[in-house]
Amino acid sequence: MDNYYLLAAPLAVFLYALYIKRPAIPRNRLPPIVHIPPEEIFSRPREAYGEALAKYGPVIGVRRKGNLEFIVNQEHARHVLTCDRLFSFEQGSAAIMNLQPIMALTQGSLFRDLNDFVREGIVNRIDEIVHRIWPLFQRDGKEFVDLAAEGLKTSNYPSCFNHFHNTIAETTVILLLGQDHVNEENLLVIEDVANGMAELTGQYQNFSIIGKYLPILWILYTWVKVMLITIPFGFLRVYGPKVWRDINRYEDMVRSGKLSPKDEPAPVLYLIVKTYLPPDGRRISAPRRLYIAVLLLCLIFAAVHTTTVVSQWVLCQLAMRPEYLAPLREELANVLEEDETGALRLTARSLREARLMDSFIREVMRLKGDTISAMRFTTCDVPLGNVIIPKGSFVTAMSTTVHENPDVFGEQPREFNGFQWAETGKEAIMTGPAHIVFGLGRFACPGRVLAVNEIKLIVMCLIARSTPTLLEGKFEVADPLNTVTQPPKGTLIFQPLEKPYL
Ligand code: HEM
Repeated sequence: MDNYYLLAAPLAVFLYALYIKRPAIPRNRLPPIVHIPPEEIFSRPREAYGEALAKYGPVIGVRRKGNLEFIVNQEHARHVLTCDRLFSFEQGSAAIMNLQPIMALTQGSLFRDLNDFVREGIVNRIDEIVHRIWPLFQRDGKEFVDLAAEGLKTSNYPSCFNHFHNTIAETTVILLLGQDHVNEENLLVIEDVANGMAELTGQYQNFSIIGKYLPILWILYTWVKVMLITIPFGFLRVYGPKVWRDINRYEDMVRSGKLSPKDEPAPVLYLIVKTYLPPDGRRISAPRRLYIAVLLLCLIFAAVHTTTVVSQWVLCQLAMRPEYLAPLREELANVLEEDETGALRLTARSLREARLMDSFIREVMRLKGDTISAMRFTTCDVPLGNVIIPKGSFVTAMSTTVHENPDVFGEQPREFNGFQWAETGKEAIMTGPAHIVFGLGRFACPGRVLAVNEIKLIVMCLIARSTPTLLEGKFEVADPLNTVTQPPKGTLIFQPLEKPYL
């Protein structure tokens, strides 16, 4: 063979690979990889993971939906969720929600931007927002109890989930885009988008055989369906032209320099335009406008679905525990305020003062059985206790071990004590090492203030007018692996009060 030099290039690549190869983690330092059969993971995750953690130690590796995930118990949960340098929120969340292509296109800024816009555009204005959205909840609460009364006569009970999914969809459109985007067709598209994004991010994956056992095929299918059909032919077709015109209008407003802060338009879209307006007088570019559409889609998904789901958990628990109704109604009567016409209403202050309701919501969230929710991704080989988790691994905290930790919650950690948080002053929005429903750390859910206020509005508007019960006195957990975005399965029935509070 004359052409020895042809071997030089592959040899050089091989030697370079050897040179940069990381030293391997000794086998005895890797976390134990535990085989849990998929049926166990999908049907009884809390027990299956819980038993494996108890048997093999605080960090285990388990394969699920084609990925190897490292699960940690309460000992390491805080470190994993808060140390973003070692455990990346952005990479973990993008991967678990099948959003890597969007992250790649946005150079990783997606979650930070979402966080900033929610904080600035929603959380900082929560009092004014509650004032603006109250009439919607008042209207829909009344409408729903009237429908429920009709349902009692025919045994055709209206869906509480669907009704308030619409209310939250409408609220979200108003907050993000403004009142003039609200009409029936637009709201239907928001529902579709929220459901489509839920599909895209794997929320229904556990219900599908393909989703469970051929996850790649499922991801491909949902991407094509949502990204090529629902979003372009739904969201972009219906909202696109008007949002485009709104962006132009808002650009002109910002440039005119004539608006005082109090006259600025309230929608979050205005804030986004203000942030991205090029300083050199050009219009916001088309790719940037597309990115704005992505931000809006993510916010719609984050804001609509989960909040409605949690409101249903709260109502189901309340229906199962009627002894909580009297003190909650007494509190409701105390916190109602009168508006300028003398009509009773709930304000941001009323909601803040509704401590028993707040505590009840926190307790429902703690005990609803979340298993795997907040995901992280290791940025290097990370020592954790006696083991080392390799770089590039998914790591998540097992929420049940955190929320039912006997060291924190005593001998009976699963005992429901709905008003305990009112005594300790821990509000439903407060995250902590023993409360990770909204995640933890720098990336903990920025929308939780809005979410808890909306849940209170739904529940308080309903119990002010009716008593919730459950058909056959029970509900079931629809998807035990996903209690965050799947409502409980059960039929809520509402018996109107003779003397409503509102
Ligand atoms: C009860 C309702 C909600 C629950 C249970 C919930 C839960 C969560 C969780 C667990 C995370 C991940 C945090 C982590 O990994 O540490 C998250 C992130 C996020 N949530 Fe929520 N959320 C809710 C409502 C909302 C609402 C109403 C909004 C918007 C107004 C929102 C916006 C977001 C955003 C933008 C992120 C990404 C985090 C970031 O960019 O920093 N969420 N949420």
